[in-house]
Amino acid sequence: MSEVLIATKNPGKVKEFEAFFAEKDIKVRSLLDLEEPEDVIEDGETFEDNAVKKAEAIGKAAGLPVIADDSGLEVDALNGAPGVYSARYAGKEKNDEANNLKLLREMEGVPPEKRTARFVCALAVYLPGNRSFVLRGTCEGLIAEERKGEHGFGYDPLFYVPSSEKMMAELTSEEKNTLSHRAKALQLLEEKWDLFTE
Ligand SMILES: O=P(O)(O)OP(=O)(O)OP(=O)(O)OC[C@H]1O[C@@H](n2cnc3c(O)ncnc32)[C@H](O)[C@@H]1O
Ligand SMILES: [Mg+2]
Repeated sequence: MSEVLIATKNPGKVKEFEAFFAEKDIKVRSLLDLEEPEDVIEDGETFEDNAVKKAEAIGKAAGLPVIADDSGLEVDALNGAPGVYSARYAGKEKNDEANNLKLLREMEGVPPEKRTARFVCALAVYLPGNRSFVLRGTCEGLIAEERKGEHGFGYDPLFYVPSSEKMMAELTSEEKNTLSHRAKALQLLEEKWDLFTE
């Protein structure tokens, strides 16, 4: 396999997939490269449902192997919110800045020991003629009281990674790609790699 289509329009995700597949000499394309990609409505109740929905809709239309990523942040003090609504937490239009500010507001007054959270990534793989499969990676951390760091995307400036003693947005992309929820799901995918490339 020399090329894989990632069913995402998120440039931050695309960069992370490119880093993973570059090592395997596989070229990454995404919906950002297509002229009129199908718009898939993400109305599933779980990350897995949405990931499979994206992978199958795009994969069937393209007739190609496709990987889709549905991911987000689960905050314990908010009963798991924003969860599957992470991309549009502060409103319909995707806006990382507004989402971060809303999260800070919702977490006002929550003491440090109750600020536990995790990033979750469900990766669905669609192979033409086969059933899809889906894998999950998670990364545990804490929601900080202010934003810090310039790297990454989404909620990275508010997500403290205890093992690194840094915010996710302070890590280099190489560091993030060793420990993130997406990296962990990709490690599981690597274990299934033979199935994928057969
Ligand atoms: O659906 P696609 O086109 O892939 O792009 P999206 O941005 O809408 O992606 P999701 O539907 O999976 O929503 C995930 C949201 O969760 C957040 N998120 C996911 N992974 C993240 C990461 O590694 N770092 C920070 N925030 C992340 C971010 O706000 C994303 O917009
Ligand atoms: Mg989305």
